[in-house]
Amino acid sequence: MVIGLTGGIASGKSLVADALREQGLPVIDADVISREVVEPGEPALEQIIEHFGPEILQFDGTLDRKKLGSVIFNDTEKRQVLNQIIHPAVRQRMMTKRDDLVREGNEHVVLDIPLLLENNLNFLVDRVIVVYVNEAIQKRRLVERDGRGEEDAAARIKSQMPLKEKRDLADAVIDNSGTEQETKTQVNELLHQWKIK
Ligand SMILES: CC(C)(COP(=O)(O)OP(=O)(O)OC[C@H]1O[C@@H](n2cnc3c(N)ncnc32)[C@H](O)[C@@H]1O)[C@@H](O)C(=O)NCCC(=O)NCCS
Ligand SMILES: Nc1ncnc2c1ncn2[C@@H]1O[C@H](COP(=O)(O)OP(=O)(O)OP(=O)(O)O)[C@@H](O)[C@H]1O
Repeated sequence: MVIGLTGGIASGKSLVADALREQGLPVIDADVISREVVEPGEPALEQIIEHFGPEILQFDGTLDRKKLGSVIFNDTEKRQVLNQIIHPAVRQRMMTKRDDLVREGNEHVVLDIPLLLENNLNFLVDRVIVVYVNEAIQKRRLVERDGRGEEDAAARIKSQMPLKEKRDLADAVIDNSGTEQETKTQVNELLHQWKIK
């Protein structure tokens, strides 16, 4: 079974991904792959320079993620331009990794994709888990984790489908409003219910 793990920014996907790994399931992380595809020499980085200008690089030639983030989370059109450059490369690499893991004999594989529902990627997976928290908790945890302030956090949250809507599209919802242990317990119960563990 291919399980899609999604949620919103700072809703707790990494926590749930760790819980799934602890249960022996391999997890492919779209955020990690989206960093790989913009490394120096990658075609996606060349395209980013074409569209956003060479000032989007740091002195060492790597992508200035802070600068690009402050552009795309405040401008829908520029975000779409970036998405059109990065997402096909990420999708391609995720599918290759998924196929490798299946070929190696893994019965279940998890794809951790923050924008799975925004980008209609349900066809890549058999079931969807949404990690849910309400917007107040989401914003508080994001501000605390990234330290970029309330305004930045609000812009990032607004750039995604509201978690309330994602919840309605899930096969299973993990509520991450409580303690980390409570969340891990829900994950273990779900794996049991789905007869994976
Ligand atoms: C703009 C970038 C350089 C900012 O980098 P930064 O290190 O600050 O953030 P990071 O990549 O760790 O992403 C953190 C979270 O932001 C959210 N996010 C990232 N990109 C987007 C996007 N295009 N639209 C909506 N939310 C996004 C996701 O929830 C993600 O988990 C980076 O987010 C990026 O390259 N985004 C485009 C690729 C993308 O869509 N990634 C997300 C899933 S593939
Ligand atoms: N149950 C919890 N109780 C308290 N803090 C939590 C809980 N779950 C997650 N956090 C904290 O909230 C922040 C966001 O969690 P996490 O990084 O797992 O979210 P994410 O969905 O993976 O985020 P992103 O989409 O940005 O990668 C982290 O700082 C994490 O330590």
